[in-house]
Amino acid sequence: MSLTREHLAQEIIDAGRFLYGRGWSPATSSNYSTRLSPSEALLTVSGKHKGQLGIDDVLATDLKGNSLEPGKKPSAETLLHTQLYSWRAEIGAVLHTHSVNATVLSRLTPEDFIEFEDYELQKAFSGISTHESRVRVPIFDNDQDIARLAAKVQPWLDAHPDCVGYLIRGHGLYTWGARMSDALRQIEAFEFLFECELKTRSILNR
Ligand SMILES: CSCCC(=O)C(=O)COP(=O)(O)O
Ligand SMILES: [Zn+2]
Repeated sequence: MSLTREHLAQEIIDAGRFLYGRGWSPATSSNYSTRLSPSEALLTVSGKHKGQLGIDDVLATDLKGNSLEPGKKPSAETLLHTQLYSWRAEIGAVLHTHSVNATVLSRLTPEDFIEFEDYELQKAFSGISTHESRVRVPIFDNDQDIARLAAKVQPWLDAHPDCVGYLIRGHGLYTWGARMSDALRQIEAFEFLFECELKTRSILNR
């Protein structure tokens, strides 16, 4: 059964309240979306306070990132959402957050990825059923040109169909799921793992 636009909009509003409340979407940062149809997404309007979203703070776009609602400006990062919906038909929700831990960890890491291994919580990611797995999270350098950034992300996605999320250096996290609840679970898992990684690095001084 497909969800109504009203229900999907409410999922975005609720996600914003939760993510802002956890401190992962401060100062109008972040953007969220759900799939509206095979060829359309419902996405946050640019520049809104994500803890105070209302029913008018979302809009429909096509999968090229064009607004389907004149007068409403879609997120500056719309293309990073729509490329994911085009990439995998089963993706139903995409979340982008700006937590302190994602920002610091991505800045501290000179490599173009981080890898999680032997954490039980890796099983919170879709497709992972054991701690004996490796979750590689690519880190892309930040870029104000979102089309150029999306063009750098696409080859990674194509080469890694099991990718569960990625970081943009000094900027934030993108993750997704079949439903909003799946994307939210992955955000929580990432945040837990980022914190473990930072604590481990500070104890080991690396
Ligand atoms: C103040 S955060 C800068 C823009 C950004 O990175 C972001 O996530 C929010 O952009 P949007 O256009 O979606 O509001
Ligand atoms: Zn952002």
